[in-house]
Amino acid sequence: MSAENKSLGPSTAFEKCSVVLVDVLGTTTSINFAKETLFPYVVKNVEEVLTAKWDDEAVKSAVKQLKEGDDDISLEAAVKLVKDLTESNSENVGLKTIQGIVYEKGYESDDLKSHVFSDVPASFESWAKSRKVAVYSTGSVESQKQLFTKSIEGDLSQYISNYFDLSVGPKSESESYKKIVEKLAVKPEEIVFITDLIEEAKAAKSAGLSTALVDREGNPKLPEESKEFTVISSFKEITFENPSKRKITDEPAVTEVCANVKSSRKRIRSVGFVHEGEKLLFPNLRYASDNLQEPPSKLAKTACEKDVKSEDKHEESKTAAVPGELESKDTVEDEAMEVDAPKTVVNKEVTVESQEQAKPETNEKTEATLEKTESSVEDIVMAESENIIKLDETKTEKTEEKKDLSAKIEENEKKKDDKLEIKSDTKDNTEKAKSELEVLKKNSEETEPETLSREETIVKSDDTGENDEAGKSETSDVDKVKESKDEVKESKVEVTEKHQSNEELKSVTEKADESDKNVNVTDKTEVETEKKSEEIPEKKEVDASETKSAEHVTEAPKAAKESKDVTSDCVKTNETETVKEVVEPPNKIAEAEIEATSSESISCESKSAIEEPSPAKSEEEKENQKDLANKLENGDSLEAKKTSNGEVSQEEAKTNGDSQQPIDQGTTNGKTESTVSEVVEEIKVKKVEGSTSSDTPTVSVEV
Ligand SMILES: CSCCC(=O)C(=O)COP(=O)(O)O
Repeated sequence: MSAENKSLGPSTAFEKCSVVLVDVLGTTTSINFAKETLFPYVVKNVEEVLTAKWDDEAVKSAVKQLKEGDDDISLEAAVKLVKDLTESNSENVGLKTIQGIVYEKGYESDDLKSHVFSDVPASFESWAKSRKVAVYSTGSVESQKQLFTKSIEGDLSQYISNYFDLSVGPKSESESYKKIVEKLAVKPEEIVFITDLIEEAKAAKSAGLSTALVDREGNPKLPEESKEFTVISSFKEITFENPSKRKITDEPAVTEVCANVKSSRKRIRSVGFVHEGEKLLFPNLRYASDNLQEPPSKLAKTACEKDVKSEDKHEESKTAAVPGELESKDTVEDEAMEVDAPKTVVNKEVTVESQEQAKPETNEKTEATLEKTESSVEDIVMAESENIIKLDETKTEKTEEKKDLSAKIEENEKKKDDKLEIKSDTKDNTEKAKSELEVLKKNSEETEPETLSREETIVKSDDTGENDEAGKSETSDVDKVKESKDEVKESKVEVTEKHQSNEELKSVTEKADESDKNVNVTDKTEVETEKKSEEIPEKKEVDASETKSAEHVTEAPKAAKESKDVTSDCVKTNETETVKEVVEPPNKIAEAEIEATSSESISCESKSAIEEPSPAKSEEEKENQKDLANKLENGDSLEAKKTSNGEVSQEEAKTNGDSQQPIDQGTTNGKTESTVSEVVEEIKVKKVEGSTSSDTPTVSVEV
């Protein structure tokens, strides 16, 4: 084999071929195997075999064919003739039959193992999956079967469907190939004939077959004219296009991969390894079937890879089938040629036929299944999308409902707060009005002519002008005492205001609590109520800071109460004013009460003195009066005892023994230690003091 012929293209596609028809010697098997093994085996064993089978009809018929025209040939003559023709490599039909009978002895005794090139088994297996593999040889069909059954690569007969020998004619005649075409019932171009002899290739080509010249190791050099043929050095170079793959390659991912295959094929054509008119496409039903059982992406790659690497198909499935290959075995056997395929092959053909009929339906069903699956997936996706949209809508609705609820809650809270405020104010006003009414009632009940007479007495005393000087001095002293008392009254007012303020806060808190219980106020309202409740001690703390004594804090409301009690005993001279103040805010009401109390304090003291005389204390009271008179005479007034910063020491106040405590105690600089209760108590003392003078109930009268 020349180097020129060895440098062949990477692969050759026979896209339309459904049958691979192969020669034996020089194609599947080494020529040397025949020269060195088979033919010597015949020479050596022909005598024994013919002697043993001389009477067999098959032997008699073959012997007759050894020498035309000589019907009576002896055993010895026949043996010598067989040996001579074998050594001359005669293609005598009788000789090929007798050689086959001798080979049989050798294969059955395992004295013979046929040679096949290493690429033959895989190629046979691969081709047999999608098309027929047939043999056309000079050797008898029986010898062909024995050779492929007893090969060094194992039993390859399983891949072979048809055997043709010289019964169909010489291999160098085109008529022989036409007979094979008829027997295979396929179009001539659907058969690719692979041989090592250019004469055989020309005959096959003349019959319309596709051909390929094979340049094997040990073959004679191919002639120059062999360049007109596809020349291969291995069966691996034979590839087949998968028609159904083109359908799959309609998908983009597949097209890209297979484009490489096509470009490779074009390159082969461009270098002239493939000749026009010799290219045949093989329908690759195996790929079609396999591809439909796998995902498209994977199938595409697999299909293309298999096309390019046809040599790797040895391990693939053995269920091959080729359209148009449904020719029955009987049809082949009608010919004189020995085409007996092994039982396994026959069975395979039957199986192949069934598969051939079933495959289109399977493809359609699979495609339909795929379409259904795709539609199902689309339906699922649509359903999921709809569900997502519905969920979004539901969320939106819930969000809006939440907003509405929040707005309603806020409105309700505002309404509750407003109600609480209104109720608080209403209750405050109501209570105050009640207290004022009580005061008015008491005033109206307790108003007596005596009080008025006393005041009238005072007024008359002033108006008469009697004792002017004494009267003046007395008047100044009285004014001072009045001022002091007024200041004490103002202190009472402050204490009362504080007390009332605390009371108001308490009432507000209580109302808030009641409102909480009745109205089921929200947490926010409860918090506000708690805050209001907490404001009370804070308020007390403020009062305490003003009085600078914890004791004062606890006594302040008490003192205020006592002060108020005193006030309630007083006569209200201006009922109109009091009633008028009822409708005013609480603080003003308190002020009005204190004002009224202050203006009437003298009368109150006078009244107390008149109504509650205390003779037992007359002596002590007289002394107190004297001390007071002395103090007044000495100008030892409280005003004079005030320090530069306006404060009056507690010691001085006690030393004086005067009930008139500084009005600004606890309010100037915080150093005053007297309590409001003490002030009130001393006021009471003054009342007692006032009782000593029944005719002149005021302090001025005492003096
Ligand atoms: C296949 S029988 C043994 C080989 C043989 O005898 C022979 O004549 C093969 O010739 P082929 O035409 O197959 O080259």
